[in-house]
Amino acid sequence: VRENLTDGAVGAIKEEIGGKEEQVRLCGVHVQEGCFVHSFEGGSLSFQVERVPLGWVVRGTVEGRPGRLEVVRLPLRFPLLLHSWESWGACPLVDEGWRFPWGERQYEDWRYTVSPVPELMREGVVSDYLVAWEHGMAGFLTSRYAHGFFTVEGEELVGYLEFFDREFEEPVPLEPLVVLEGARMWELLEGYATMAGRENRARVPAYSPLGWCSWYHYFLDLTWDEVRKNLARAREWPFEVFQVDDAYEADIGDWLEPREGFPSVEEMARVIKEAGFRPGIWTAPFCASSTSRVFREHPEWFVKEDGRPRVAFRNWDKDIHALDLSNPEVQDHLTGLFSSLRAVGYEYFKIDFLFAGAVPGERYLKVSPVEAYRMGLETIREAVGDAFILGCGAPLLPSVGLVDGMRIGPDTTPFWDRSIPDNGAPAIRYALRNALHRAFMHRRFWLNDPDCLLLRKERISLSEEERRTFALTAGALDGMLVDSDDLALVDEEGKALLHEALSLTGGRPHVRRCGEACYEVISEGTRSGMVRLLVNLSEEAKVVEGTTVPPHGTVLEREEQALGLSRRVEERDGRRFTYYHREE
Ligand SMILES: OC[C@@]12C[C@@H]1[C@H](O)[C@H](O)[C@@H](O)[C@H]2O
Repeated sequence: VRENLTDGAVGAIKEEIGGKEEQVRLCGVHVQEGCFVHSFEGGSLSFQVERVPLGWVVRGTVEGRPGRLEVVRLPLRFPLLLHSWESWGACPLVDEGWRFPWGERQYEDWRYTVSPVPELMREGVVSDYLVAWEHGMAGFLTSRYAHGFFTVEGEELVGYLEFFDREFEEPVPLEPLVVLEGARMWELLEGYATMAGRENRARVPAYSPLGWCSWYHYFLDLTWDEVRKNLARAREWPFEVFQVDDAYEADIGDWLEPREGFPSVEEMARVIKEAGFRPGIWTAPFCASSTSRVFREHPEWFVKEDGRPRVAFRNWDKDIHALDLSNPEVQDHLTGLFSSLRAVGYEYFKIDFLFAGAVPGERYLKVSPVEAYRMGLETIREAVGDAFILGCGAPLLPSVGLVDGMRIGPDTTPFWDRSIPDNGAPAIRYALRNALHRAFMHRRFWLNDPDCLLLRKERISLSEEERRTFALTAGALDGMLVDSDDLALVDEEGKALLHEALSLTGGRPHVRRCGEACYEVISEGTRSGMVRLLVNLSEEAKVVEGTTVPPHGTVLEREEQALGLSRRVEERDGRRFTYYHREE
C-alpha cells in the first residue's frame, strides 16, 4: 500500500543516524546496554538501558527528591514535530527559530492549558511527552508521577522528567523512555504509541459512537426547547449518542443543579433515552467557579497557593478554581456526582477542562500534580463503570488507560480564519492539523476525537469544500464522528456527507506529510475498502504526485474506483463481511 523505503533512503537514514549515535546520552551515560546508578543531590536513580528494534528503552526506579531530572540528550535535527501537554495544544512541525505564539492574555488566563510548567514555554521550545524528527523520535511511555518533556538546548534536544517538589521515601518506577530511529517519523510514532498504549493498558472500544453534540451550533445559548427539537429530528439520523454540552448547568461545579429553563439532569437523561438514544452529558468535573455552591461551601477542597484557593484559569467571565483530587472528600464528591449521573441513565461522559486537575499548587497529600490528576480520573472511571468517557482539555499521556475517547486538537470553528494563532485557540485548521499529526494515537491510546462535524449550510461561514474537508478527514482517520448542528438547518447533502465520512471509517489509517500543510491519509480495511485521501490545509492549491488538491480541500480515491471493483457488505453475527467482485 505504501512504497517501501528504497535502498537509497535506507542508506541515507543509516548515514544520518550512524554519525550521531555516540552523541546520545541517557541519564548522563553514553548510550549502551547495561545497568547503571546515577546519584543526584537528594536522591538516586537506578536504570537499565536495553536495545529494542530501531532504538533503545530506558527503565528504572528513582527515590528521594528528583526535582527536574535530565534523562536524555540527543543531537538536534530540525524540522521537529513538537507535541503538547493536553488535548487542545498545538502539535506543529517547526524549524529553527520557532517560538510559541502566546495569545494576548493567554499567559494570565490560560497558561496551564499550555504546560504544567508554563514558564518553560516562555524561555524556548518545549515538546511534551515526545518529540520527533524526520527519521527519529524520543518519548516517555508513561506519566504516572512526573511530567516528561523535551527542550532545545544549543545543538541538543534534552529530555527531562519534572517531579515538581515531590519526595519519594521508597523507590518508584521511572517513566520509561524510548529513543527510536531508522524509519519515517510517522511510522516511528505509530510504533511508540503501540508501546505506550500497552504500557498503560489503553482502553480502545470496539466501536466508535456516532453522535450529536449541542455546542458548535448553540454554544451557551442552548435552550431545552432546542434540545427537544433536535431530539425529534435526530430520529432521522444514524446517531446512537445524543449529548448535551455546556449551558444546562446552574454554575461551573454545580452539575446536578440545572440552569433556569432546563429540567433536572435526571429528566434530561429520561427524555433522551425515551427518544431512543444513549444520553450524553458534558461536565468540567475538576473545576468550580468562585460563585458556585461547591466552592462557597467547600473552599478547603481546592488547590491552594500560599494557603488560599488559587485561580487555575479564567473562563465564563469568572475565576475558575481546581479541585484538589488528592483529597478523599473531593474523591467522594466526584464518586457521588458520577455515580448519580450514571444511575439516572447517562452512558456517555464528555469531561472537559481536565488540565485543571493537574495545576501545580498545595494539596491535601504531598503528591505531584500528575499523581493528583490520575487520582481524580481514576475516581471518575470507577464511578461510571463501562460508560464511555471522552476526555477533553486533558493532559494526554496520564489519561491513557482511563478514557475511551480523547479530543486531540483545539475546538473546531464554524469559520476558517488563517490569522488565528497556532496556540490551542479554537480553529478548524488546527483541529484538522492536530488530527493528522496525532493520528498515531488512534486505537493505540484511545479513539481519537477530532471534534465535531459541521454539516449545515446556514449560520456558518465554512464553504462546502471546508465542511467536506473536515468530514472526510475525520472519517478517513477513523475518528469519532459527532455532528454539531441545528439539524433543522442540515439538508440532504449535509446528511449524505455524514454518511460519506462514515463510509471511510473502520480502517487502519496511516498519515504522511507531502508538503507544507498537505497530507496523504491511506487507510486499508475501511467500510469502502482501501481509501486514499489527500488533504490540503494551505491557502493555495497543491499538486501531490500529479493530483491537484484545492486549498482547504481534499481529493478522495476509493479502492473500488481505483481497481474497478464493486463491493458488497454483509453483517452476520455481529461481524462485517466485505465481498469484492468485478462487474462482468
Ligand atoms: O464550554 C464548552 C466547550 C468550550 C469548551 C471546550 O473548549 C470544549 O473543547 C468544547 O468542545 C466545548 O465543550
